[in-house]
Amino acid sequence: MAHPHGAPVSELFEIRCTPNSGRAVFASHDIPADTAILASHDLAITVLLREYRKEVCAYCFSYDYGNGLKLRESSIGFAFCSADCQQKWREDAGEVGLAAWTAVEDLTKSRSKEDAEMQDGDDPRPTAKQITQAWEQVAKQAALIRLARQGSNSKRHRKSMQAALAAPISPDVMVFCVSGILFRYAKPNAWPSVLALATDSRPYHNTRDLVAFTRSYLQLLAILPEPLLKFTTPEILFVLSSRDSHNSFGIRSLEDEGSEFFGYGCWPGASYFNHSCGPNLTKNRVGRVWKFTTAQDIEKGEELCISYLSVEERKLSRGRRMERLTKTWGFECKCKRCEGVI
Ligand SMILES: C[S@@+](CC[C@H](N)C(=O)[O-])C[C@H]1O[C@@H](n2cnc3c(N)ncnc32)[C@H](O)[C@@H]1O
Repeated sequence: MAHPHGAPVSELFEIRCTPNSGRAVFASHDIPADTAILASHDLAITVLLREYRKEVCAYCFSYDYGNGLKLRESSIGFAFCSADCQQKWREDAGEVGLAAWTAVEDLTKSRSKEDAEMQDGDDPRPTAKQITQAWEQVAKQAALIRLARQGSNSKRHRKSMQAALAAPISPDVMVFCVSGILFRYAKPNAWPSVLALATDSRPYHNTRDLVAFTRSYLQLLAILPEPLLKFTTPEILFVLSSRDSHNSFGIRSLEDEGSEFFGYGCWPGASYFNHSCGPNLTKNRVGRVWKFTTAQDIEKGEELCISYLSVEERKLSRGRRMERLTKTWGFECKCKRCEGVI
């Protein structure tokens, strides 16, 4: 197997295919407990949920027990724990990023209540055919908006743009899309590391989720700075959802066993560890970095696994664990514990 683009390279482990659970990470040597095996710095896409934006630093995700952060930038709608984080965030975003976040904030700030309309329902995940149809349905309006952005004064083109902007908005979906579009724009050499990740061909939770994406697409076409428009396409937005779906890490509070869910992000280099209900690695987030450490002595050839479930969830019966993994992650767990090997 060719080494996947963006996958980590280490003396301690290698990445290989498994018969039933895609690619996985295997120890190349005996590794003692408490060995730091990987620090993943490559945050590619991130969403800080709107409700946490005043309390969680947009750069390092630090949180002060619900106290608002003092360094707020109302034009972009984010807050920071220090001038250093603010500066680093600004450097990362660049001029185009700043303009993009300002445009998104201008659109969203008076309309945040609409977020509630877009929450999860019980309807099934759209099929591949339904997904294709949904994107095809907005293609004509997208083309008209693009013409309006190119300076057309045609009433029809302008009206298409106004209609998109008047439609309900989904701020968290929009933030996800902008974060991914900016990554694609600013780091073209790292894009293959996103493409290389395990793919979910049905990444939208339900029809409303899919509609939130197609609407956000049209809205972003209407407001994003010109250099981003060629990356604002159904293809790129679908890649972002299809890769994020099976690879994102929750960004949670570090105290209180992570009870607060601030958002999520995609770190491609950290995305090759499979799940086990009895993991032999621990994972810890330190600011924007995920660190992986052996939780026990490991023998050469053993698979290195993290857990996608919380400590509490791991105490559940096999059936209940399977239910959670199938619902959230879309796979039937083949770990040693579920297969009765340990
Ligand atoms: C973050 S990726 C892990 C790397 C992935 N196997 C790959 O080839 O890129 C998560 C996906 O790996 C597979 N996977 C992870 N743990 C698994 C397990 N215990 N049993 C079966 N499949 C698993 C599932 O397809 C899941 O959606």
